[in-house]
Amino acid sequence: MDQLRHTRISYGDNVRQRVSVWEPSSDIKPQSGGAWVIFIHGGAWGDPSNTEEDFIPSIKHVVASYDSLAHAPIRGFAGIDYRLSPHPKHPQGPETPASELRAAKHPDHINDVWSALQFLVQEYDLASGEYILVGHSAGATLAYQLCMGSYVLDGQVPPQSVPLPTTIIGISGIYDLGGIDQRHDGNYAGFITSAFSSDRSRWKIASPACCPDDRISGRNLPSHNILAWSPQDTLVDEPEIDSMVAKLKANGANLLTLKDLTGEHDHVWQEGSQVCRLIKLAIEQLQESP
Ligand SMILES: Nc1ccccc1C(=O)C[C@H](N)C(=O)O
Repeated sequence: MDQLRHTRISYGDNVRQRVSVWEPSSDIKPQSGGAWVIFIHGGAWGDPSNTEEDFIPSIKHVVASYDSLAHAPIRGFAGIDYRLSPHPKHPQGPETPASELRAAKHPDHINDVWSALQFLVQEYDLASGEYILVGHSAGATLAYQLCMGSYVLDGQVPPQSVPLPTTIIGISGIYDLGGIDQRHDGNYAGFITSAFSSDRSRWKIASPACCPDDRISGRNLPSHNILAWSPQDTLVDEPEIDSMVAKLKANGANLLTLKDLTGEHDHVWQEGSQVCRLIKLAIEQLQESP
């Protein structure tokens, strides 16, 4: 990490509306071009222990995989944090300042991701090159919600200046809110309701795997998609990845599906080497066909 300079910047008034950027330090001259690699953390839209710094173990592995970042086709790394919904295990008292409140309701989370990307376009010229977007769990939901445009923003139009990612890497993602809750005997309804309200028609609209095909058609999808999942994940089951594979295939997406991750749901980002492998794969794909 000593090859990287870390900056944390706010894009809104809430403490969670922030991005972290890790750029090669100025004594390293990275190749011109190269991709930004951007991470959206998970935590079921409400776990305050997940932050944009969940990306750090994976960044460390990526950096260690190159002799020097000067030889890496990477412009930098960024992690996006976003406003969270209430969590039953982390209640907040009436004295909580507004800036620290976790009271977000869909589409606040996805609006924040758009705002964070807009900020990166303005301040870091994200729009001039390629970017790989990595989402874990609820972060993968958010990544694919970008491809759904205004459909998942209650009709609001996303900022025109923000390009869609060249690649989305969805790791252990939640793609069908009603489906995953049903298969867990309604035990996920608590966190889904906290984030999306109790109106199940809103769950469906927010679910990338349930998106009408004319809203997620090929031209709205990234050039490359990598979906990955670990059979040892006890929180997100195999039908979740299968539902998104089916949606992407039905829409002609260029897709690589990997069900060979190992370890528990959160182990994957906590340890980071498997996320690193996926990022390196995405970089190889971009070098072969941008
Ligand atoms: N990603 C998930 C997927 C499915 C079920 C739960 C989660 C969670 O993240 C739980 C979270 N750690 C929590 O404490 O609420």
